[in-house]
Amino acid sequence: MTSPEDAAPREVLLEVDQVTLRFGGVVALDNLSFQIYKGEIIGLIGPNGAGKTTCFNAMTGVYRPTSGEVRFDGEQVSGRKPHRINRMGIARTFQNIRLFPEMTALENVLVGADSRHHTSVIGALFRLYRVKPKPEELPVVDSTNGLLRFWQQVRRSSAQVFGISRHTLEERAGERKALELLRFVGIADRANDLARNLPYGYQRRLEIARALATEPKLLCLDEPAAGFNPAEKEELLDLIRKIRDRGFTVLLIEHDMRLVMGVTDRIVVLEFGKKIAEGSPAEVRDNPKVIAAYLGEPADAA
Ligand SMILES: Nc1ncnc2c1ncn2[C@@H]1O[C@H](COP(=O)(O)OP(=O)(O)OP(=O)(O)O)[C@@H](O)[C@H]1O
Repeated sequence: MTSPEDAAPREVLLEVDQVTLRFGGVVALDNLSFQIYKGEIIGLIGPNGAGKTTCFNAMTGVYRPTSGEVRFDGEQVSGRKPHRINRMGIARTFQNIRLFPEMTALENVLVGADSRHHTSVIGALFRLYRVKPKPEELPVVDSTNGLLRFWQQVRRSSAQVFGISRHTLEERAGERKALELLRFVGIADRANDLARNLPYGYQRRLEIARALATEPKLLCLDEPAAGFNPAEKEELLDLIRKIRDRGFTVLLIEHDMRLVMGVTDRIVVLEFGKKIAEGSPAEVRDNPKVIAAYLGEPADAA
């Protein structure tokens, strides 16, 4: 729709369709329309108060548009509860980090992964559903201590004979996945530390890992580089690219123009709740309206 070089049809993942959102007299979003395509990294930028966070909130169910609608994967999002929207495949991080401070990094990610578990509460309580485990799911026998090794052997044999409950298998798979995600975002060395004790940069990465644990189709990052130094920002850029290369679609709200320009495929620019530009980073950077919005100058002076 915007980049002339895009000849191949792209699959729309999310559509913001003529969304207006008012807070009393304030028009935070004004007849806003844009699309997010599968597999892209799209940036949503604009000066302070432009409506970026409100747009995020309309997409993730925090606010219901006054008019217009948001569609995700062909289904209407507007009006659904945030956890339902999360289940549809939209995950987000927050401008102000929101972790469970008294849980470990691993546990924080497990909370995200939990939303994907399938066993019922009753099944989990009674651990009724026992299934034959695959060889790699059997308890390991690796201790060099004779007594401990014997115990491990007993557990392994019992799992072979009686099977393992589906719930336990899911728990173990969840833990493996959570650890792998911590490794992916680069903080596995602190997996067992309480979230509140992690350095700031780790906490930001942990938020991303937790969002990824819900296996989203769209990951929305709200100013993920806030408070980062240039080296940390550079590392974050690499991480965002890695996330896209894994097949996720990424929406990025960011104040740091350099960061946005360096990582996005396409950018939507808001000012006073309206879309004033949309296109590749180069197109947006050279757009007089964008320059004016950021510099506070009239468009024809840029
Ligand atoms: N809950 C609310 N109640 C009333 N007005 C609000 C509310 N949330 C946002 N606004 C107003 O809506 C407009 C858009 O705000 P929003 O936070 O979405 O902008 P933003 O682009 O995310 O800004 P920033 O970059 O400063 O985070 C602003 O005028 C803001 O004051």
